[in-house]
Amino acid sequence: MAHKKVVVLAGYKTVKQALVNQAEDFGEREVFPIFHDFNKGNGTRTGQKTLVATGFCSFLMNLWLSGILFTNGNQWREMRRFTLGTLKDFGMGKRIMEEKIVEECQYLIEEFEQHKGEAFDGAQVISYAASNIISTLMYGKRFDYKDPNLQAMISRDQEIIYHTGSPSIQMYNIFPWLGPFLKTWWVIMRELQTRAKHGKRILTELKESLNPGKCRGLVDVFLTHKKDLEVKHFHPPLTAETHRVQEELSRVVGNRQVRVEDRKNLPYVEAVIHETQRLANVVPMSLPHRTSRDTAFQGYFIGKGTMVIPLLTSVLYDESEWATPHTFNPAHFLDDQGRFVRRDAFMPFSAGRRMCLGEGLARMVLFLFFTSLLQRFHFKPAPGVSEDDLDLTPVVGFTLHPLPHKLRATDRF
Ligand code: HEM
Repeated sequence: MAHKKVVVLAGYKTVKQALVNQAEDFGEREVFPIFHDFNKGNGTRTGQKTLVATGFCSFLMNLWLSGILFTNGNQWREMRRFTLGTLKDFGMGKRIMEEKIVEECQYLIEEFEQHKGEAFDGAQVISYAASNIISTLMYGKRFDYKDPNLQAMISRDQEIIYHTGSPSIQMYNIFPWLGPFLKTWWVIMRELQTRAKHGKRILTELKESLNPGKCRGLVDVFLTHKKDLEVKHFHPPLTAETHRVQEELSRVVGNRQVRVEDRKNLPYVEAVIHETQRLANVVPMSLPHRTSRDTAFQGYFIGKGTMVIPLLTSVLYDESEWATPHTFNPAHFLDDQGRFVRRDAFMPFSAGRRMCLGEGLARMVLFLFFTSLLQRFHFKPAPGVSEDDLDLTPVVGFTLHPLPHKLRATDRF
């Protein structure tokens, strides 16, 4: 990239060898200028600041996570350990978290019901619901879907993520002096500023109402310990698959609320969710890594500090791993007895020491949202649109997400 050497890792075996077998060598994060702007330099270039900084001044999840996502060294290690430990205390992957997600499913179902079978765009409300799970974890409170603060927060984040992947920001990452001449850069800076202001306001409110005897969420843990410190979108499965999912749900669960412990008895549902995530390929290039020292890799010498891009697309669509890499095929995750099988090349959360920290939570949310909606509703395209007309071409930003489209949700019962 311009004057910088970049190594692109392609295919399951190569990505796994680097991220898992040589995890230490390939485990640093490359911080692009635009990511540096997200962090406002917090520990990313100098690596020596304490953990209080932008990540925690704004409570918003993205900014918090930017204290992990875009940092290295001690700051990253401490933040990752603190966040993982606290998320576990708050029930990530456990029953308490499940209760919160199930509660959110009910709000989501109510929202879908209000459209009484008329076509509507459900993507935004699913984003609100997913964001509410994070808000509940962060400070023990959800937002009403009509709350303008929630709506503004989500559309701001979506805009930032979208523009971060734009060609002009790629140019900025190569030639940072270009920033002030680029309209997109100004758009991102303005959105980041608004977001930081909004985050500060909420943090102040949380500080003022802090009760050390009653912990509301992760932010309270941070405040009381005085520590220095996106959903998701589905490529809609096809009709036959949807029927089979609904048949399995009816047979195994019936009308009661689906629970995480049902997962093991729902192999087809599991296969469909995994296959959807594989094909959706939400973070196609993962996040950039960097070598932490001089490294020998597959007969090549890679110098310390070289940018490394683990191409997750090439793993999720690897022709030597998947029977039909480019088509939706739940059989990728089923054996000949119809039992669910894990596949090592299923890597949407990446692998190794920088692997997604929120995997457990994200998987729980995907499972409960997906099953609760499919259990309750039949989904059809808007009137006059056939399933074949639905365009699955993704909108390309820093992540991939579906084009806006309307669906009708009609009650199954
Ligand atoms: C379907 C949803 C999600 C997907 C597909 C996803 C995917 C990813 C990927 C590909 C990475 C880069 C890993 C690497 O650099 O090798 C990542 C990093 C990360 N994710 Fe996620 N993620 C999801 C949801 C979440 C959630 C809900 C959280 C928060 C609870 C989260 C927190 C993080 C953090 C903190 C990192 C940075 C880890 C580090 O640098 O040490 N993610 N994620």
